[in-house]
Amino acid sequence: MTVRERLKDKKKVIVKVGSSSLTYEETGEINYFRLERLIREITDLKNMGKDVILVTSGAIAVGTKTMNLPSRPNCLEEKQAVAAVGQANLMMIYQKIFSEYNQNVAQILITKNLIDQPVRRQNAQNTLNALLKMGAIPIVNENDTVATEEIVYGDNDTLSAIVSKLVRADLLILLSDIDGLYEEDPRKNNDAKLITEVSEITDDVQHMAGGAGSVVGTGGMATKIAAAKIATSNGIDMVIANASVDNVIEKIVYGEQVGTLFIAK
Ligand SMILES: Nc1ncnc2c1ncn2[C@@H]1O[C@H](COP(=O)(O)OP(=O)(O)O)[C@@H](O)[C@H]1O
Ligand SMILES: N[C@@H](CCC(=O)OP(=O)(O)O)C(=O)O
Repeated sequence: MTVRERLKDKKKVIVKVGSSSLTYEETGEINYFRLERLIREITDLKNMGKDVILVTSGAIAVGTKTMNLPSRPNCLEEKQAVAAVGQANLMMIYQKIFSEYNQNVAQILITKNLIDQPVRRQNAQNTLNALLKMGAIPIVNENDTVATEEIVYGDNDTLSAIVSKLVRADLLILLSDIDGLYEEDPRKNNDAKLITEVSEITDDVQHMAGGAGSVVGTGGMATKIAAAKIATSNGIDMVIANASVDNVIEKIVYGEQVGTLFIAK
């Protein structure tokens, strides 16, 4: 069995979607085509008998539009404020569309540092496991009101790896606006080549990863590599793929060669 083929047997799957995949780069408005396809694919994973958790960014991007601001705010408290508006909006949209597919969703707002706090960690773990047992789809984001560190570094990628570790997931999928890890940021070098498989996160791999590529994205490839380190060292395979590829999630869980696969240790 090839490493890709073993992705067919994954039972607990975490899907993380970045702000750049949920909004149009030109206007900052919500990309409903993308969102609807994502929701349909996640529902299908559940229908296949898998447990799924969605980690979503986009609160700041959506809140910026809702409040009619010309651009993403620079100051921290304004970012937190628009995140609070955008988070409510995002959940309303997720709930509406998921309900069309008869799915119940739950909002989970957590912070990365919960990993160092045994009681909070246990509570988060219990809640997530109970939701999966009930058949609901947990939708996770950072609690931007209390966790300023995350907004500054924009690190929902690491958060999704922490969630994967927390629930002992089998597979983490990071959906972005890029096909995967390239030898160099393709926005800077058109000729950069896509890497399809990474079995060891060496210094060379880390040096390939640059920052965010769009105005709404934060963290770029660097935080995705940080996520891959957490996931793979905890026995979780991770794939970075482009959210704009048709049926991208289905392709990944059927073992097709899409994106970059980081192989679990
Ligand atoms: N080596 C690399 N390979 C691919 N993308 C890279 C690389 N280095 C930097 N990037 C940038 O990372 C971006 C994706 O990260 P980010 O903007 O944070 O998106 P998201 O909102 O999906 O988290 C890409 O658009 C790309 O410009
Ligand atoms: N909690 C923030 C997360 C920001 C963030 O990590 O963004 P991204 O790089 O698009 O995953 C939000 O929802 O806007």
